Amino acid sequence: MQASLFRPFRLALVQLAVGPHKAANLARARERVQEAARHGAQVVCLPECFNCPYGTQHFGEYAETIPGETSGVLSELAKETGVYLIGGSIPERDSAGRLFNTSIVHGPDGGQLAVHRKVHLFDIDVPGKIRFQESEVLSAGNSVTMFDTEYGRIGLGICYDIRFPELAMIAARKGCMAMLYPGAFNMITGPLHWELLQRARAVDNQIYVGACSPARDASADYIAWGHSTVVDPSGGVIATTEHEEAIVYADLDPEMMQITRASIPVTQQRRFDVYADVAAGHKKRE
Ligand SMILES: NC(=O)CCC(=O)C(=O)O
Repeated sequence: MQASLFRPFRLALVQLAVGPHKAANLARARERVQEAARHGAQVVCLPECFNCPYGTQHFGEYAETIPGETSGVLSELAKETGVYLIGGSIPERDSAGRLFNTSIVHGPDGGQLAVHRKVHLFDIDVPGKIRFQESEVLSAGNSVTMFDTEYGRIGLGICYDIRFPELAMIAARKGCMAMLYPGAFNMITGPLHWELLQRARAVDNQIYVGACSPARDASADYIAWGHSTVVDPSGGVIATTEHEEAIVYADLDPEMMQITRASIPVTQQRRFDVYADVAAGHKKRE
């Protein structure tokens, strides 16, 4: 499938300072999204867990249904500012009481365009450094998420999802010109892998990649790495920041993607006859 290419747009990643007060987080997100729109952003992304602190001990307390308070605020804000708004992520509670880490996307008319439930839960154990088990409280989503804008098709993952090249590869093959990842890497894996993974997903697929972190709060239980970043289809970092609250802007141009794909034509050279089924031999999870 050909990429759905339309026209250039300005992306803003809002590296938001997030604290324990939901109302304050929502109010701050509103101000920053308004600021990004005033600076010409047409697509705006908030970070993972933008309305509450990130941590398994917090998800239940802050969880909401969709529709709910936060999705209502996001819808109004998208409409008021006329942007496509990727609402970072929030802890979601479904009708069966299960919790998810969920991103909601609204269009400039305030309508809900997509909902992505984090597919790969952040379960790691690096001895002596970091242990985190989202699966102790969260359930995983089951789908590849994409949405269409007048600028082009965009794919969506949440944080740990970026470690799995398959999601981005499928989205790119279905015509996405960018993958966006609200995320909150930490002080151990952030310096090691945050930028590397974004550049890898970009260069693998010759698409834009943006990853949006909360600002760092050194007093939090989980300290976010920050460094929200945008990478272009050739793998180059075109916009980034340090760890304080900031808005990262980047102009995404579909022509840059076409030029990259024409110069190094891997999208035309894939050998699906050789690797027709990458899942062959994989044991299904219990
Ligand atoms: N919130 C997350 O999914 C964190 C992912 C992370 O830090 C990683 O190393 O992967």
